[in-house]
Amino acid sequence: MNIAILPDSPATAPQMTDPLDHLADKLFHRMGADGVYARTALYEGVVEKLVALITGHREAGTEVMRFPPVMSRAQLEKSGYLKSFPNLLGCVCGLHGTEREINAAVSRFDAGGDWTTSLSPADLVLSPAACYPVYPIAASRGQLPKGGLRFDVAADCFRREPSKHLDRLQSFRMREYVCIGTPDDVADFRERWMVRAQKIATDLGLTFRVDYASDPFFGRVGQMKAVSQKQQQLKFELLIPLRSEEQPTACMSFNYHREHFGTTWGIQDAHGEPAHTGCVAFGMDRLAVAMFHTHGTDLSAWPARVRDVLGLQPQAPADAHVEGWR
Ligand SMILES: Nc1ncnc2c1ncn2[C@@H]1O[C@H](COP(=O)(O)OP(=O)(O)OP(=O)(O)O)[C@@H](O)[C@H]1O
Ligand SMILES: [Zn+2]
Repeated sequence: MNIAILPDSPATAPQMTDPLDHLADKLFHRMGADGVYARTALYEGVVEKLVALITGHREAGTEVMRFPPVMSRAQLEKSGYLKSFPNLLGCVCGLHGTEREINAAVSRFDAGGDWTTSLSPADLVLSPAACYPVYPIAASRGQLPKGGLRFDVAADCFRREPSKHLDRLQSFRMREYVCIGTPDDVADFRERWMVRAQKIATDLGLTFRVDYASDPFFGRVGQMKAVSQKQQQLKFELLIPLRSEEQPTACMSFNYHREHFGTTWGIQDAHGEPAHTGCVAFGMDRLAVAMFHTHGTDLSAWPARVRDVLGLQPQAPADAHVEGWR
């Protein structure tokens, strides 16, 4: 039989798809903007199990705080965010004028015009990382005790980096353990968490490697900051090859900020020196996507030891007639 092979026309050429795209329909509902998704029960169930797993590894003496998705603009400015990532920041704005001015903006919209020209910035930004609000709170408590302080924080985070890739969201959840103390306190903390995090990833059946990394600093000066950050090994990432081995996805990061936040907020360690800080950040949405990419979207087919680690109900044997098994 002869089969005619036609050259690809734009209409028939295969669409370049991303390796994660096949997960979209099972995990998310589109919400009309790239990188912003409603989550299905299947997806959210796994996020909840991952949250519980990470909680189970919390060190004794760690104080828990949960933050809203917004934080003080003044605090973020003071933290130096605009010097490093101004391009990623989302700022809350509103219609702050008189009744007349606000009505005029709405009327402009009703007439098909642009109401947004009347917006002005509020005193809030969308939190770009979970740990920023914890440093001023720690500072308000005075000099650190011996051994420093440890916190467990989480927030819905926003970064203005729209993408069609399911592992690069604009709105995503970040969980962090934070240490504030002497350089040794922070170094030990980061060491411990780099070991523990790899155990968590192994238990989850994920393929990964840990490598030193840099933050996506903005602009040309930013490139120099990134080189220096790598040279000083201030940031490590746990990378999972979701898309390819060459371009793996950072699902956790282990960060050492040196005395940056200690100096900024006037936090003194037990010796009266500026406190050093570090954090381990878990990208909860990236971890969940990694789980589905690795093990598939049928939870009942996930390896038994992974289901066990996550506390998913054991599978009923095919011939079991035990009521209540799910
Ligand atoms: N756009 C995003 N979508 C989903 N998760 C993210 C995103 N940006 C960061 N994260 C998660 O939050 C964690 C902590 O953030 P961190 O600032 O260390 O990431 P990052 O170095 O900026 O990541 P990347 O280099 O991929 O942009 C990351 O390890 C990742 O798991
Ligand atoms: Zn942090």
